[in-house]
Amino acid sequence: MKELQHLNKYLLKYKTQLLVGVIITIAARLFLLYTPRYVKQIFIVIENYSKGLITESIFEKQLLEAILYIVGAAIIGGILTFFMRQAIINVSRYIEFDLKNEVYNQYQKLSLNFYKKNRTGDLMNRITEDVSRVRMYFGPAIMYSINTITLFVIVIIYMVSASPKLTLYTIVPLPILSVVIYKLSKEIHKRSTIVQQYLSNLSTYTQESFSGISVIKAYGIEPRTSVNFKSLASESKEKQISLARVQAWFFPMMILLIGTSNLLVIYIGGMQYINGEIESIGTIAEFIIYVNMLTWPVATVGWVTSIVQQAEASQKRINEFLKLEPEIKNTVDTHTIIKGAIEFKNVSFTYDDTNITALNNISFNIDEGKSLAILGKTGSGKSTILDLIGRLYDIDNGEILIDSKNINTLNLTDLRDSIGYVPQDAFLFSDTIKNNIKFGKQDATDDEVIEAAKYAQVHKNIIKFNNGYDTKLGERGITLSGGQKQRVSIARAIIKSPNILLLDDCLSAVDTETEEKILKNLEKISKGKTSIIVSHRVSSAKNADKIIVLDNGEIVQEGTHDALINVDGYYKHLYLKQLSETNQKDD
Ligand SMILES: Nc1ncnc2c1ncn2[C@@H]1O[C@H](COP(=O)(O)OP(=O)(O)OP(=O)(O)O)[C@@H](O)[C@H]1O
Repeated sequence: MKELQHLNKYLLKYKTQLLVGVIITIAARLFLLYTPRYVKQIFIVIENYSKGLITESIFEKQLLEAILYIVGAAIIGGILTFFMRQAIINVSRYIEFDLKNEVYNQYQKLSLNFYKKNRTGDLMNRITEDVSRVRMYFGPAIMYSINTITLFVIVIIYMVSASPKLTLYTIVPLPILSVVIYKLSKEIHKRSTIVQQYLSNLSTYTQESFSGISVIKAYGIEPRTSVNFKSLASESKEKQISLARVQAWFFPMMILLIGTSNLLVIYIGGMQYINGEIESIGTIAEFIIYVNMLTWPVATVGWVTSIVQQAEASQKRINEFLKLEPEIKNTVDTHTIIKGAIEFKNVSFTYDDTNITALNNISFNIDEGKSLAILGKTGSGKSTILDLIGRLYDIDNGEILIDSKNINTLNLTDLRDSIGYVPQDAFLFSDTIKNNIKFGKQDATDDEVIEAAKYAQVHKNIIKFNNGYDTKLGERGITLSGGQKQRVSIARAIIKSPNILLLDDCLSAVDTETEEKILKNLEKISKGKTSIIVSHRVSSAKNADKIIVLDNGEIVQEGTHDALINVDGYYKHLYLKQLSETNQKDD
């Protein structure tokens, strides 16, 4: 139960509703317990009438009275049972909602490394499956426990007062029932976890196949994927059948044990009646109802134990993430105004997971409002520099200064607010084009959206779609071309009007003519703002105030375009190569 202690704060938060739920639960049970007593009463009335001890009119009156009590108690008990479920199950849903939000907020705080170390499927499972299992602890587990305790205490008192001997014999099979149900529930849980695992494999495979359907069709490998699907589906079926086999035992076991208890009541009760140890045959009827009333709660003891164990295991998994301290922390409460001067001083950085040293002792600076272009072979560390400026990772050695202040001493939210970042792989959400652009500035007007799109040279493409800016993107919407995606992603950064603009090879999928236009626009709108552009093309870099060339995490060249084309090296080579390619195209 140690792990579940984390949830005590929620129990406290909803204590009033829970208390009301508990009181209603107890009241509901009390009313339902009227039935067996009045059934016994009916038997006594019938016995008295058949022995001639009461007149017909008294018989009818007493009979009617007992029936009315039974009906009335059943109605009130039923209504209270309804409110019992409403109260307790609702609380469990509130807690589920709170816990989901707590986990989600924690996920958001954790740094990129966390996401690399953990699979997305696992993160999703903890926030959905595990939280649902924990909810079962609050809802059904609490409700059935109170139910069982109340019923047990009252029923046993009633039973002992009617016949202690009969009570003993009738409750003997109940603990056996409890243990059997517990074992069955555990086995069912074990097998259903395996079934979930296989179902998840199946859905991952199906999802991937459909996402990559164009590759599958182009390579003509539909038969192969069908065979794989069939084999996964067949494994999943086997696991389902194995689960169903255990589940099938559940009710027969219950019926067997209830039957045994009933037989014991009839046999022992019958003997006692013959021996005159119990006053009326009605006591046997009363006991039979008690036994049937007790069976389900007793069975739930086993079930609830297994629910609590599952909830504990799930909460343990949730706690593992909740207890994680975010690697990148905002330690500053005061606001920082970011102007945009950037300096790297002997910075080295190694990725934790791959142990790759992406940057090795690099130093450079950009004055506020100036532009920098970073070139270099693939894997040379260009994107890493941009990630470090956004403090997505903390560095191992050296110092990064923004406006001459160590990056770690700046308010993280202010730092990120001042950055407009266009990543290498443009990511667009399944939403309208307009909302995707407004992502950079929530309160942007339609005119601002259009203006940003015009600067990013994508406006003309957007207005050609039937729904224009309201065109939906994503799985059930339109698919944009690579270049269109990049430009929408640029518009998203432009609309933010950031003091630091980071462009990570985001013009690779647009033609050189459009590239030229976008660069001109960017130059215009980023006047006085710091910008860094990562590229493989000299055309994107040539107008920058400074150009650096990276190789293997080190700066191998630094200077302006004019300076660099006059020295032998990577930049000049690239320039000449791309120049001759352009000339060939023009010929
Ligand atoms: N998130 C990451 N986790 C682990 N290693 C990484 C990560 N990102 C990059 N690397 C490694 O760090 C090195 C530098 O990568 P980086 O993405 O900075 O290069 P790049 O110059 O931007 O490459 P490209 O031009 O292909 O985009 C590479 O060897 C890469 O494999």
